[in-house]
Amino acid sequence: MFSTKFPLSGVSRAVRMVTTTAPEAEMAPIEQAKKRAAYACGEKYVHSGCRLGVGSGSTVKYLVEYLKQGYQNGQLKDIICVPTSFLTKQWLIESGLPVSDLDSHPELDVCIDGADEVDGQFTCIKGGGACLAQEKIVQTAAKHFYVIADYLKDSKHLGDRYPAVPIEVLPPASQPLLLSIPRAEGGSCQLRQATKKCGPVVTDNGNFIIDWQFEKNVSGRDWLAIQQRLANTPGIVETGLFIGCVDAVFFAYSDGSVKEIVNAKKH
Ligand SMILES: O=C[C@H](O)[C@H](O)[C@H](O)COP(=O)(O)O
Repeated sequence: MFSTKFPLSGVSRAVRMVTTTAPEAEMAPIEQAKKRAAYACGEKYVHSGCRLGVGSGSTVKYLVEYLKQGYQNGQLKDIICVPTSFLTKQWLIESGLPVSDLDSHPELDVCIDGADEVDGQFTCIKGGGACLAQEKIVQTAAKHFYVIADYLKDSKHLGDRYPAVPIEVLPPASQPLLLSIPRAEGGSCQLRQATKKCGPVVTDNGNFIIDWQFEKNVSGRDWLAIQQRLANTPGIVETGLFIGCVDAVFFAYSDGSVKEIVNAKKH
């Protein structure tokens, strides 16, 4: 394991090679990478007694697998799991893990979640699976936030890997917002459509998702200002932009390596 620090556009990052005991299995390289990232992060940051926010998505499924094993073999005792989506809650219940919510545990030690893209400044796009609002609430309740991701999510600038920012909106506001967001911010917007239901995707909170396809190659874009403008817009519940909250990202690569990229600004 080694550690280096270097500045990247004013962001201080420490890169650590990490090892993981994730069991080898016959699976596609991308799945293996998701599993390695999840296990490596769990091994380092989940301990007995931990109050843990559990994110959503296909990478988090491997985290739940890791938690289940640790809980069953007694290595992880007295953990509390607060899910960020309906599906994650089901996975936790099926795994026999202790499930709670923010009513009972309004403060968490750690939140671990996947992402659709993470840029060089630790800014994330999330919500590819329409779970962003509860994810951000749970993340905000946690002292530390760790992202687990495969190599396809590792980018320099947002948009290099994922084409849009998902935005959760109240249904009556969706049609005006489809017009007003591009007018204010450029790009284009689409109401996300369901695949096995007529009509739009409905989130766990009963809302719709607008995918804002922002213009690429805009230099010096101020994502924080964009987030603030969008969050102040009536009808917008939350965006999939996660800014300034990541403690570290665990990126797993196709060659089997895992890197923990630590946000030195948060340490
Ligand atoms: O809405 C979904 C969440 O934000 C996920 O964490 C994100 O889409 C990454 O999911 P996956 O691990 O399946 O790529």
